[in-house]
Amino acid sequence: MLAQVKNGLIVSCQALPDEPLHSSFIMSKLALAAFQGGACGIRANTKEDIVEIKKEVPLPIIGIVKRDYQGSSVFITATKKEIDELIESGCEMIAMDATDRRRPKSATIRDIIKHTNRSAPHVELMADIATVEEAISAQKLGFDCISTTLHGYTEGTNGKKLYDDDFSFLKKVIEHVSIPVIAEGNIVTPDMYKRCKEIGAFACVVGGAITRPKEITKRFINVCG
Ligand SMILES: CC(=O)N[C@H](C=O)[C@@H](O)[C@H](O)[C@H](O)COP(=O)(O)O
Repeated sequence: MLAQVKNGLIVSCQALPDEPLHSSFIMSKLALAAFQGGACGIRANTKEDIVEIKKEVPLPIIGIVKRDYQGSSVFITATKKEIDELIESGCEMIAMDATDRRRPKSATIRDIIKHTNRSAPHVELMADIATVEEAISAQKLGFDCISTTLHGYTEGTNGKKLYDDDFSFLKKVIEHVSIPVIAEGNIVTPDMYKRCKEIGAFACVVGGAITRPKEITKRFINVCG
């Protein structure tokens, strides 16, 4: 998948149960629109959505399963259960939380990677990280690439945005690892997308600014009602 998405735009097509567009059918149509618009890959949540999207577009998919567990704040592909669902979905790449937070069910990131490599050696692995240290650890653990999507969404990075200080976090991550770094999180304008590419992101994932119309509407309303 990495070779296919190099320098391109990956569109994240996700809607959780409490979001207005929650529907595998709708996600497949958003993916079709993204494909027709020139996207080179899709990021999607749940086996059901991925199966529907695969019927509609020929693009490689980064699969995740978001699931909340009691006692852990890790929610993106947290355990082997989610990995097995994603392998069944046929996605080309699996993204998982690779932060230093405790996982549910005493799962460890090492075990999860080993399990995935054994069950589906052809599937590439993306590490969703929030800090530079986590990116360095992810590279050591053997991940194929890094995504910055959790920067700003963990206890230690809460409120930070990827674009702060002209994407200084993205720059630091790129400086500290040699595996591909995919910029993801709060890229909301074409200019921001362009800047991430100038800085050296291997590819970019854009979600809400393309596929969450409620967020897009709010952005207009927040400017002047
Ligand atoms: C933190 C978290 O849960 N991120 C998720 C990861 O899959 C998605 O909800 C985001 O939409 C995706 O990362 C793209 O980001 P943005 O929608 O900001 O362009």
